[in-house]
Amino acid sequence: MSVIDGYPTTALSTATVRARVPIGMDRGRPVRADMISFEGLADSGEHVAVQVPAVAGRIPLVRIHSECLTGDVFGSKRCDCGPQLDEGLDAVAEDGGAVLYLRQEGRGIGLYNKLDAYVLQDTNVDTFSANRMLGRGDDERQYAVAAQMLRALGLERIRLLTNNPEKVRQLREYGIDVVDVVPTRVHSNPDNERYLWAKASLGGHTLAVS
Ligand SMILES: Nc1nc2c(ncn2[C@@H]2O[C@H](COP(=O)(O)OP(=O)(O)OP(=O)(O)O)[C@@H](O)[C@H]2O)c(=O)[nH]1
Ligand SMILES: [Zn+2]
Repeated sequence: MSVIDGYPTTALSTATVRARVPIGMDRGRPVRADMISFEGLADSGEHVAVQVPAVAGRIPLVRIHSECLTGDVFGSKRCDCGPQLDEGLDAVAEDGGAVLYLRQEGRGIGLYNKLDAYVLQDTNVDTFSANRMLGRGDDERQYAVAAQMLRALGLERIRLLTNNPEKVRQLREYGIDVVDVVPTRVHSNPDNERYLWAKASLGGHTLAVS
């Protein structure tokens, strides 16, 4: 039996769809998509999914995106989250599947702590050391809720869009059949080069950056 963060992976409870709301998604063309909320998730976050109907002959594509207010909403160039979210929505609109939007701001430490970490990073501290200087873990995310959401959506056999091997490992531990891992593109700019370098060199991400 596997254990993640002290909980046996077999003890994962069942979550259900609470509301399924059609949204008019425009990815350069109209795309049928639903925004979905859930009951019974393993933590109290208001995690949501955007689901696009399956495409015949294709295994659904899933992107698990962790909230990043600065990048996703305000277009911050300090990270690669905004372009990754865009890429995920485009890819899922094309192939069918879902984007899970997990409320795990700042790799789980929250927005204010992430902003504190940014202040430290401006004194030449890398993204992971900055978390530790704040008394937090390098990465406090875990993906039990993602597995629950995928089951509730009927997406138990998927392709996963990510460069983060930990997402793949945990989903498989929770019984999701990840048949293929599709890398995201490298969205680099002069402001996020050190961040991407740290993810690849210190965070174990499979990112082709030097
Ligand atoms: N603590 C902290 N969090 C950050 C920082 N920059 C971005 N984040 C958060 O990191 C999360 C995104 O994680 P990433 O490590 O970029 O990517 P990932 O989701 O693990 O991996 P991919 O699936 O390959 O994109 C979001 O929750 C962001 O808010 C930072 O400097 N410090
Ligand atoms: Zn970000």
